[in-house]
Amino acid sequence: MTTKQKLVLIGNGMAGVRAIEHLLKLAPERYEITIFGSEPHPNYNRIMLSSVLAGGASLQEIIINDWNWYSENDITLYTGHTITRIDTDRKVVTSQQGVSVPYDTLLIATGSNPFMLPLPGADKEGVIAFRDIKDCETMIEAARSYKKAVVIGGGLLGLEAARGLLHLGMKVQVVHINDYLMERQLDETAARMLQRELEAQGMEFMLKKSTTAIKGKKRATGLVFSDGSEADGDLVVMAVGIKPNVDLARASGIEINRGIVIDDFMRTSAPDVYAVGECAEHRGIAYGLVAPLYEQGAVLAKHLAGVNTEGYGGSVTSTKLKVSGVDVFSGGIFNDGPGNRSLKIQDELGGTYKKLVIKDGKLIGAVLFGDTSDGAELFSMIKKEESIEGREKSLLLGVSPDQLAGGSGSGSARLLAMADDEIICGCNGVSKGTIADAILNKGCNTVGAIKTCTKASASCGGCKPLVEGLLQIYSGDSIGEPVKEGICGCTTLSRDEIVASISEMRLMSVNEVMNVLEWNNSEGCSKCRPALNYYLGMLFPEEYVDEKESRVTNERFHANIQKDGTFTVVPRIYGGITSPTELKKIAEVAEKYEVPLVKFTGGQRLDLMGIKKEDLPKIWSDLDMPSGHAYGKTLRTVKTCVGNTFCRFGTQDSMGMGVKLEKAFERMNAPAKVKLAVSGCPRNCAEASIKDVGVIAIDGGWEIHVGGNGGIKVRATEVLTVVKTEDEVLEWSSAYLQLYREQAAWNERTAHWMERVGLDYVKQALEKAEDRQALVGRLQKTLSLTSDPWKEIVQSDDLRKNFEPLAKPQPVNS
Ligand SMILES: Cc1cc2nc3c(=O)[nH]c(=O)nc-3n(C[C@H](O)[C@H](O)[C@H](O)COP(=O)(O)OP(=O)(O)OC[C@H]3O[C@@H](n4cnc5c(N)ncnc54)[C@H](O)[C@@H]3O)c2cc1C
Ligand SMILES: NC(=O)c1ccc[n+]([C@@H]2O[C@H](COP(=O)([O-])OP(=O)(O)OC[C@H]3O[C@@H](n4cnc5c(N)ncnc54)[C@H](O)[C@@H]3O)[C@@H](O)[C@H]2O)c1
Ligand code: SF4
Ligand code: FES
Repeated sequence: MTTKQKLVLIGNGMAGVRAIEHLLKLAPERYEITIFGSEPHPNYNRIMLSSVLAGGASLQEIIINDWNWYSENDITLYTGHTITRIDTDRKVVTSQQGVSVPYDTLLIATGSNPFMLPLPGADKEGVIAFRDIKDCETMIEAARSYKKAVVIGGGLLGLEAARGLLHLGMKVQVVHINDYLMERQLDETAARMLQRELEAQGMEFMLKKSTTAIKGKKRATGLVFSDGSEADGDLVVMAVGIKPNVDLARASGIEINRGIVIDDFMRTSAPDVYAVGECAEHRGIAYGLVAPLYEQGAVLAKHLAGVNTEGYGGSVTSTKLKVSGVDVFSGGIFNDGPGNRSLKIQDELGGTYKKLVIKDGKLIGAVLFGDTSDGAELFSMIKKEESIEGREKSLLLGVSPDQLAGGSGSGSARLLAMADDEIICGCNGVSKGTIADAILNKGCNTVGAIKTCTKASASCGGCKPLVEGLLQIYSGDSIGEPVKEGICGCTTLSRDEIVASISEMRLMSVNEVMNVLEWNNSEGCSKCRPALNYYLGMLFPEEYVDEKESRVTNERFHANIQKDGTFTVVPRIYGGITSPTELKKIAEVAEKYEVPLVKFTGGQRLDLMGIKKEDLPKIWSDLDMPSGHAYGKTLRTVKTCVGNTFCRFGTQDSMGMGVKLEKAFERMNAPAKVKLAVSGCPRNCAEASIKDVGVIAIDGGWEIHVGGNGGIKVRATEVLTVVKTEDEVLEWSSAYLQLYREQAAWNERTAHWMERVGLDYVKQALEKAEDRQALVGRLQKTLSLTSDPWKEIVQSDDLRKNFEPLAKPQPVNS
């Protein structure tokens, strides 16, 4: 047995522990790990302290790795232990509390210390920084007894602290030395817009003020400035920058500049001693944001695991202020300088501003205010140093989502157009491709699941809208959890309350529902809009006009979107029974449009895959077949076995029954997709017992099975009833499906709905013939109002426009 090497980490913070997490994945058995941390907590998300202060998260919620994580990974953890000595000759570290531990490899990740202005009175009670849980608790406590706070520093930290204190009910003044805010991240125009927005939220500003003293006896009561003016405050928060925490390394003889000097593999000047995070200085830069620190950690982990790596080459950074109601983004070099050219666009009325800084045809920086949806895309261009010549103007103006997305009204088309390797989550370095893979191949269908699987959105949360956007695009028809209680954060009403209100008040549009039922967010979100659109259509099939912009991507394009942004075409083949003529037609279309892949689906249909969006209408026109609705929350397929027509075991005509069912329910939309199957005898070759409705022939009749599912969680059907004739099969399955349409929550498959309401409830609801007839009548009415989407698109110039390729951007000087 090989003995493990001893690895000691000093600093139980974000950068060091992230490096350990990586290392554990790459070489779980290589090191015996010991971690020392001055703070008494397990590793937590320092970034989220701003959210804790602003009431958006609890302290418990910001723990990244709880106590169990350390024991599960055999890590010895010393919390509340500050290392005061590193003996680099004997290779031993010693804590202030007297614990000495030898190391083979030492990792220093001691972070930064807040810069405390050396002002007279800085040692008074009530003068604090904002760096850790203790500071956060101190502020929360102070807000209980005191009413006025002054924050020194109008940078990211100062503004986030001020926003939190406002939330806690304090009157807050921000004192800033410069004449506009966040000058390290913003240009003056954006900073002025930001100031106005924050003033509207109740923050007060004192600009161009240099503090000379802190007033008060034992406790601070305010500030005195160099011009003789003063500000009152019983709590003084200093947020004027940070300095790398290097005292320990310096005392140990390790080379220091501003930070601990490291090379591309995070090696310090001492043998086997590495440094990572804010305490380190790489090529002259000590970073103060997590994204570069996590990049360092990833390289270091590879190096320590013996995995080949090119080394860390430095990072371009971007920032986003985490203040609710304010969208600010800044990336790269944002100030005008020699050789730089900047393009700006400002909408005073709409409160938006965009500035692009260009050098040698490349985008080198950007500032966004009011609408930061382009941030990830622009930042990716900055990092890749790609030429944007000829595209400047379109980048500045942004491409209209409608132009791109067929009236989506969202940024989904732009997200779709992003390359797979573009970074969506800056903090955690997670690319679009990784997130798409998690959604498409790893069953992640909520933001929470994506967070667990990829870490995207696990830090500052700034990328959450983009992650939601990708979820919306790639989950196609399976987005999110079934919508039950409260639907989403936009309302506290339950699904049943919403449906009842819509019905009683005869609300007729998504916006009307959101207005009348007092949605918290007037725009709604990707969860509630499609749900409301469905409920309205279900309740008022005749009056309600479907809102395309409230539908998920697949339903807007009437095709299934694939990982690479192409689509699929699945013509309807009733009961899975086709003919040589139909097959020839499909083959000809596949050849004509050079369809990369033709595949049989699990539901016995032919899938033409890899279709460009602009070819979809032409293909459907050439095919001249009904849509198979393989993309929507609709009836998908009715799978059949050959039945008694050919099979010696068959007792009934399963193919004929399947065709009848498919013709009866085609174009039926529902809370979630619906799949049927018909088997000609209990041998059940069509696998009817894992379908939403499964019909299985028996001697002299049919068993109707319901609530099955063959997906992630397999569920066998339950027998609803046994009938004799094909007409009865149609009646019972129609009544059952309409009951489900009317009562299930949006996104709830029949299997989940059945689990919730129970078979007895369903049996009871369908027991009486008149109840069944009423349900059948309502379903038939709805179905009589539907038409084939592709027939409509092929015939309408307007609708076809949605599928046209993107307009070419205009060159700037044209
Ligand atoms: C309120 C707030 C909000 C922020 N928001 C963002 C944001 O939105 N986006 C962003 O990118 N960044 C943000 N940051 C910055 C980000 O939190 C830091 O860049 C990051 O935490 C640095 O990680 P680190 O591991 O280098 O240092 P830290 O997370 O500070 O960890 C260092 C740890 O080492 C411990 N330590 C120090 N000396 C010793 C010793 N001698 N012995 C034992 N332990 C020791 C410290 O107690 C500390 O726990 C924010 C910071 C704050 C304070
Ligand atoms: N959203 C985010 O990304 C975020 C949020 C909080 C903190 N952070 C990070 O935490 C670290 C600390 O943040 P920060 O805002 O303290 O640092 P900072 O350096 O970004 O900003 C400090 C600000 O204080 C001002 N200042 C300096 N001396 C002053 C004085 N005497 N009086 C008044 N103002 C003065 C400066 O002009 C500057 O704008 C940074 O690395 C920052 O990137 C990031
Ligand atoms: S289910 Fe029965 S009838 Fe249908 S193919 Fe299988 S054995 Fe034949
Ligand atoms: S960008 Fe910060 S968590 Fe994704």
